[in-house]
Amino acid sequence: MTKIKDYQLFINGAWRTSTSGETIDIVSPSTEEVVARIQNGTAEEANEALEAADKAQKEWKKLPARKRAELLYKLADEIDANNEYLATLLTKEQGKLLKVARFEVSVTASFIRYACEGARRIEGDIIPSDNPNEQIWIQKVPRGVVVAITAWNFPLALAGRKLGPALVAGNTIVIKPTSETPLATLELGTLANKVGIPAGVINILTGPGRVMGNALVENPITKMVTMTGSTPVGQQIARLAANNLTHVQLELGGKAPFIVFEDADIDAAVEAALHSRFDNCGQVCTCNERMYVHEGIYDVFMEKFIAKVKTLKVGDPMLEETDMGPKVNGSELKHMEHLVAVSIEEGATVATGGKRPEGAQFEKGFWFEPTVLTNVTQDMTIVHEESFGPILPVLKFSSFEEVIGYANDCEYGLAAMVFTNDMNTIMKCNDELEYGEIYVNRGHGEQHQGFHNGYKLSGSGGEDGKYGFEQYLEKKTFYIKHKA
Ligand SMILES: NC(=O)C1=CN([C@@H]2O[C@H](COP(=O)(O)OP(=O)(O)OC[C@H]3O[C@@H](n4cnc5c(N)ncnc54)[C@H](OP(=O)(O)O)[C@@H]3O)[C@@H](O)[C@H]2O)C=CC1
Ligand SMILES: O=C(O)[C@@H](O)[C@@H]1OC[C@H](O)[C@H]1O
Repeated sequence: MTKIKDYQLFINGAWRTSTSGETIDIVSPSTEEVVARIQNGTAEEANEALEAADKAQKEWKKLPARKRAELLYKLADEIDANNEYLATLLTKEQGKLLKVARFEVSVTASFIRYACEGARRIEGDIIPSDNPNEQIWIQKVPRGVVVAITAWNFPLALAGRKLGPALVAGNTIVIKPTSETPLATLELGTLANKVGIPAGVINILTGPGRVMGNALVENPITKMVTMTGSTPVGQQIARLAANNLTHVQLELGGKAPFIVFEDADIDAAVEAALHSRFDNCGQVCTCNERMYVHEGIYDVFMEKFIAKVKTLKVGDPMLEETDMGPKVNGSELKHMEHLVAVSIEEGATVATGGKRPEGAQFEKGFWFEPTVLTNVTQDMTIVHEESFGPILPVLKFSSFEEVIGYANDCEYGLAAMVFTNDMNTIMKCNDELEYGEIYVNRGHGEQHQGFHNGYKLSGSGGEDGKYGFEQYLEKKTFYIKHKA
């Protein structure tokens, strides 16, 4: 029996237990065994961390951005040096394939390095005034203390995606990871101390979002909240942050359409559709949540696609040969079962999957088969409600106008995927799809230099790239009049 590690709160460069005296068990999605315990932090500890971050930020912002970046490059190097350890922890706590966890760890370091590259590009403006002997300077300055609240699907990458730009810009940060998968994120505290990031610049607190998260969001010390998670929680955060008019950046839910036009490269579309739905057990915000296939190629496409889905090997995420691990927890598994039941009631057919896999190795853990639903109509629940799991409803379409109408008939607007070789169709999709991120002739997967931006209920503000970096800066306008 492996020893269960007790994690603590990371405040002002030191580890400590919570005054609540309570802990939260972290359970393996593969075995349902307790793999670690975290502190159930209190609102008072939220305030303590914010005060430490506020104090540290006064000195941190005085460092040249290049010096801040030098420390963060070292942090990125330490993350890479600990890839196997951190990846194994991610697999233990989230159930993602070890090979995907290794990718997540390297992406975390890469997010931070990308932010460091911006250290010498924090540029302002000098503008001539209408008044004689006067200049106008618009400077980019750090906001102060940033609160980062992260989701459970790529917890370490989401933390790196936020702490990188926040700190390079001269802010300090308090990270509140999800209570589902906080372990790899907590390890950042140890690495931060190791590379000499000053105490208070990075703080990591654990505890239920409705207590710890609320306390961090509503505190006037907090000058920005960057949150990745569900739309309802994002809306709650925005409402609470409004009390102090705190700047909020939200990356929320999605229901990405995957559209296969009649002239598409079918084999390429099949491969992309498979990975864009089932990678990470369908737990990616830009996943192929609903697929529209032109009626002219539907039979050929679906024969190839279903055959591929049936080859997916569900099992132990630590094993190289596994294609899909478990859902992250029991309530997510119940949500999968519920969505399939509702879909069947509404008239859909289960073409493959639809239930927990059979076999002794699946008796414990939150397992669900890769599932494809056919005979689906646009009005069905599964076409509108995010599954965030391995369930793919497939619909036929006959015209461009019809499928664009279906795709935009959605309260979300994060990502969309389109397969066609016709430039006219591509340009019309670009014009008419109401999504912040459109992938053409490839599956999902953002790049740091892009802009991960959700329309409608998928978010507000956007992150990544130069526009995401800008979110972590405030502007200060300076009018300077001098003697003639
Ligand atoms: N757009 C994007 O880039 C991404 C979007 N997502 C979305 O995230 C969702 C799945 O992630 P999940 O973690 O379940 O999302 P949740 O919204 O349930 O939780 C996200 C974070 O918010 C915290 N939280 C919960 N309630 C509050 C509150 N009242 N105040 C402050 N913080 C709070 C949670 O803490 P705790 O866990 O302790 O409750 C967690 O850290 C899906 O909808 C998915 O689409 C996921 C990844 C990326
Ligand atoms: O958050 C998500 O689901 C995606 O943005 C995911 O997170 C980090 C990876 O780089 C993205 O694929």
